[in-house]
Amino acid sequence: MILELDCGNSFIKWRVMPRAGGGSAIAGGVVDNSEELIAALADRFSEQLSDCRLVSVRADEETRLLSGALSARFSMRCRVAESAPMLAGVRNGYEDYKRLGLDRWLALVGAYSLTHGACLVVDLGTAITSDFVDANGQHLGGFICPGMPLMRSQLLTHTRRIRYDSVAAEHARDSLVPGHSTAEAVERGCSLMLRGFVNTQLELARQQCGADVVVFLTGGDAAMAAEWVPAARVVPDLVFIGLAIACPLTGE
Ligand SMILES: Nc1ncnc2c1ncn2[C@@H]1O[C@H](COP(=O)(O)OP(=O)(O)O)[C@@H](O)[C@H]1O
Ligand SMILES: CC(C)(COP(=O)(O)O)[C@@H](O)C(=O)NCCC(=O)O
Ligand SMILES: [K+]
Repeated sequence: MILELDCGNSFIKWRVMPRAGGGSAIAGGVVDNSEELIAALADRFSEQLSDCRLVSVRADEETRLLSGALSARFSMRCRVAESAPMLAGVRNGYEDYKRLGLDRWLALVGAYSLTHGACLVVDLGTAITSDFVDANGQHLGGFICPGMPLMRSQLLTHTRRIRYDSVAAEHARDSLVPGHSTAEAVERGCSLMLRGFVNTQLELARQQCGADVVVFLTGGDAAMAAEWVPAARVVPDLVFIGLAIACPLTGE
């Protein structure tokens, strides 16, 4: 069995796949840190994992420690995805290709592998990122802005009176009419910022890549954005699709 990991700034997404080259996931989850990950895996998979592949946007040292701990605990090989100027028909558009976040790169490669045509990828996690690729696989660049968790926490950190609990936040998200409480005002305000961003990306994508551009949404807050872009494809495992392309194992 193969362990796949997507280590974002907030969470580690993991899944266990039956073998190289496909099938559906046997198990998966979201954890905060490597200790939780090892605990989640140790119960069910302690003898069965042969390989691991992972992508990380965390510090190199943290990524090294994680892959070392996993290889040691489960006696498996661990491959870590690296930057590349070109992969599977996609050409990295950054001035310095190594600077493009690896999660962005792999999601883009994953999206292009599904369409072989122009795409826009919006990844809504700690940060929200967008990336454009044209029909020839040329990455046209992208944008980075704060995601929902960062928008909320900036308001909380830098004001004295913006305070509300998670239950109020949950209720506030039921609608987008002007808020009548702090929770509604903040949650709906941030949602509208997000909606404005996503709609602008869509317009830009049509200008840059043509009307046929396929829009992909991924990341923890993708479902929110899906409401506003009915034509978009919500693909939660887009980074994993790219990861399998970047780190093929024997038999793939
Ligand atoms: N079940 C969930 N667990 C954790 N976060 C979730 C969940 N559903 C939605 N989210 C949202 O997704 C965000 C994290 O998205 P994610 O793509 O995992 O971020 P990152 O890749 O930066 O770690 C959270 O801050 C939260 O807003
Ligand atoms: C933009 C990001 C912080 C997004 O990370 P995430 O929200 O997925 O945790 C990450 O892709 C990153 O660290 N990128 C490097 C900078 C860049 O892409 O230009
Ligand atoms: K992201």
